[in-house]
Amino acid sequence: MSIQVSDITVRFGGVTALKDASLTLEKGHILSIVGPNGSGKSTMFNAITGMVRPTAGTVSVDGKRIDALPAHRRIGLGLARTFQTPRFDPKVTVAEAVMCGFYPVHKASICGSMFRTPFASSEEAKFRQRCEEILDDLRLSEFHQLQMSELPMGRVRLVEVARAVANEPSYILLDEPAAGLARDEQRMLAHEVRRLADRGVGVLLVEHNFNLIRELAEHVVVLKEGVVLLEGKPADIAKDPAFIDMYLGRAGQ
Ligand SMILES: Nc1ncnc2c1ncn2[C@@H]1O[C@H](COP(=O)(O)OP(=O)(O)OP(=O)(O)O)[C@@H](O)[C@H]1O
Repeated sequence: MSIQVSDITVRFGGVTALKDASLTLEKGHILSIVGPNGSGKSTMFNAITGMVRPTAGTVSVDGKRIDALPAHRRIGLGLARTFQTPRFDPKVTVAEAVMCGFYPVHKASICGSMFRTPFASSEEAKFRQRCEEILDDLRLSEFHQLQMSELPMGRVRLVEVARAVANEPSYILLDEPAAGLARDEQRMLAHEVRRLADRGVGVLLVEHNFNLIRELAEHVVVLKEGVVLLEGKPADIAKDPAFIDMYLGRAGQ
């Protein structure tokens, strides 16, 4: 069971954001994508989640081609993601923001919810209970009644992770989740990401913090100018001269 990206190319006008790029994310594993700004990391996320269409190549989930499916159908197949810049209505509370994560998979009809049928009410009670558990796991319980605008950015990122987790995804794509987090928040996030993988969720992580990558990821894909430059275990990547050169800005010299 895996997400399989095979030889995708994505172009924006004259810019080639990805060129023949491939990766495989197995369920229960953590794969990290690294690369300098503009190397195509977010485009890879967008191609998997359906926000951009590759001009060539294929994307499959558990053996099923998904590259022609719209984004909302991919959520139904068990994909969830976070964004580099979380987007929330500033007026919603933390609990409401997480509750939003349940709705793409909820089974009750709109009429059932409006008229509060027993099925819709018991489903909502289940969501509330699960929401409390998720907030507790991410140590957000004490903030649950605060409006999103009242939270510091580090916590906003954790709420975004909580919302993505609410959907009980099979695969979760985290776009720089640790940016702006204090060290203890990073530790909590790392713990939660590890727990997700231990429960069988496949985690795709875009992250600049290589210490966090070393701690979490089993496999790293290095992108440079839209091309997969290297891939392997974090410890091997960290020693690779091409990787070191790229990060010291000497690549290609
Ligand atoms: N919607 C778009 N329209 C035009 N060009 C785009 C678009 N999205 C991305 N690009 C270009 O594609 C290339 C890859 O961008 P992408 O955002 O995927 O890189 P990234 O590795 O995620 O960068 P960063 O680390 O800065 O987020 C860049 O040259 C970027 O300018």
